[in-house]
Amino acid sequence: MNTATQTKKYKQNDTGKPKGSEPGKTGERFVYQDDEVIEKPFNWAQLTRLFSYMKPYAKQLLPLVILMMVLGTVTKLTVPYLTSMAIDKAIAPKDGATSLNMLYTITAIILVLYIIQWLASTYRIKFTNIIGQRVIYDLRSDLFKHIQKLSFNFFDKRPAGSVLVRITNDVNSLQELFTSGVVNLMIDCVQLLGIIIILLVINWKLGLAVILTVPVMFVISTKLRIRIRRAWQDVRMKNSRINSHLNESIQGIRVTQAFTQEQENIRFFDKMNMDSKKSWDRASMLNQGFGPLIEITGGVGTLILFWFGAYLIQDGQLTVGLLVAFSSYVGNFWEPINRLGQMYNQLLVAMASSERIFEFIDEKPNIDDKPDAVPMPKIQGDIKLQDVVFEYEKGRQALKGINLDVKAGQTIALVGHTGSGKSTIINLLSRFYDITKGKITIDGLDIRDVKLETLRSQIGIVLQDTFIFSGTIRDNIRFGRLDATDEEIEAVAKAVNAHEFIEKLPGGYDTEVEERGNMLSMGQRQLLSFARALLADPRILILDEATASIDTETELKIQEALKVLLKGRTSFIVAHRLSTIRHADKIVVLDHGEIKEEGNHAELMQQRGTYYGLIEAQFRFI
Ligand SMILES: Nc1ncnc2c1ncn2[C@@H]1O[C@H](COP(=O)(O)OP(=O)(O)OP(=O)(O)O)[C@@H](O)[C@H]1O
Repeated sequence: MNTATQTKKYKQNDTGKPKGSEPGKTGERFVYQDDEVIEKPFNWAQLTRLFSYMKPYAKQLLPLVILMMVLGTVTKLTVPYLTSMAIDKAIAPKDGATSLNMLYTITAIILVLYIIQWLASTYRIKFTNIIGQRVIYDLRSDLFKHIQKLSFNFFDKRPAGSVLVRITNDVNSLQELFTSGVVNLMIDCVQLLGIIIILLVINWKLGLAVILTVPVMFVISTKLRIRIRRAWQDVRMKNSRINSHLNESIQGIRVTQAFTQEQENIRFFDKMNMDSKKSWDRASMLNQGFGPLIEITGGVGTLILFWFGAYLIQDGQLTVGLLVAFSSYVGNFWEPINRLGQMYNQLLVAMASSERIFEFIDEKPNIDDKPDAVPMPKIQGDIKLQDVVFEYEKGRQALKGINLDVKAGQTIALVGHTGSGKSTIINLLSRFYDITKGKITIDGLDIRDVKLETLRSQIGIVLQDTFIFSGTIRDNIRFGRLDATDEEIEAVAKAVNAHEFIEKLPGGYDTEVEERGNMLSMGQRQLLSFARALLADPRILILDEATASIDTETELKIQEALKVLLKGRTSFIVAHRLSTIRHADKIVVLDHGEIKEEGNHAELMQQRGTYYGLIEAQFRFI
């Protein structure tokens, strides 16, 4: 139905066709472009919005995190200074008299400080994890709740995979930022500031010499890291492409084997696999080459320290103990600088992910309640379509002025060639789309003036592609009405002739059906969906009848089930089976979005028009 809009989003080659659309060139088929953007420039407004998710937890937990962070940093930065005291005052004092007592005391203090540091860090990690996990939970659930409400036309424009990626990959990629990134950023800033002050206080000349190398180190380390990280991201992207292809291949394995396309599939997979291997090789080469280089850049700072430090000791401006402390501080110096570089990268990635997440969250369902919408009273079932025009895309009318008058309790069969507008009418009745022009009323009320939920909850839909969820047979029927009792479930199953086959299943009603009900036949799936619809007991029933050819016995069962299902409610059936059409109160023949003929079976047969032709064709086919 919507391939036209979808392909636009796929990668285009020079000819303007989606890549891989030419025979033999399947290299890059099905690449949904917007998910490839890995990082985005900094955007404060977006970052603020992202961090607003921390707000509910910040009040209770953030002060604790900050306390632990300050405690950890202060203890960490005190240790080198105590070490210098141990060297200069206890081990090798100027007067030459070693003081073991002092050494023991300092060692004991250092030990206590280490314990405090360990405790502070353990609790800090614990608290930040709690914040991070809650934020991710909220974000994921906000996104899911919102997506549930979005209208059909939103899903028309996007492949399901792309929606999936946002809820899984994009949210996950923010996880690290919230669990460790933000707090590490604060720790690193505090630590850096502390070290700079200490270095300048101990010896400002040496301090300045070391600090001056910082910007150089920062730039080198950040740039190199960006290249390495991008290479790894490329690996991840290629792998996720493999995953989505695998998903598609496994789901489509029956079609693949039926069309003997296994070799083509293997060839396509091989190419993806090779791509992934190559990008892994490249990333690991960069890692090996640049990793040590980053270490070396840190070493340069240490060299300056010892070279200049030794000179200052000779000159009497520095003690050995202070040089040792200095070197320890400098060691602690590179660590946060390196991490800040990483953090910056992480933020750019978070920008891209959060932009995609917010794009979804900001998407307004274009079918929504009017501010003054009223609840739909219990539906009697009189339905009127008045000059209904509808366009999925501007300028392309799928329905061109439909007028239809349906009385409560009638069964209306919609027939017509493929693409004539049958499903479109069905979609409009439940307000999955809003009409472009005209009016649809139920019991005299315009469906745009009533609360959507109160409308849809009274309309039952059985789609052609009967969707069976993973779970038990019972769960699947219960989907029609969640508070139904087991007895009610059995009763509806019996009413639609499904009870018999369910009983024969290994676990009866508790049999687990695999995803999408693969273990059930088409007819069984349809009976199950009838039971589900009957349980919901809707006032209006919409049925997109399956075209699958089924054996006469099942056909008979389905017909009997239909009689039960249709009784006492207004029903619309996109009909394919002759038996269903024959019993309908009104048959509406559609042609290119217009009503061509209208009447019951006998009337239309007499007219000898399109309907007559369709029936004749079916008989000829049989
Ligand atoms: N989501 C969509 N976006 C854009 N155009 C659509 C969409 N769904 C249907 N159309 C177009 O609207 C027209 C009517 O389609 P509709 O699905 O109502 O036909 P149908 O009679 O139900 O066909 P079928 O018997 O094959 O299911 C077609 O031209 C189709 O291409």
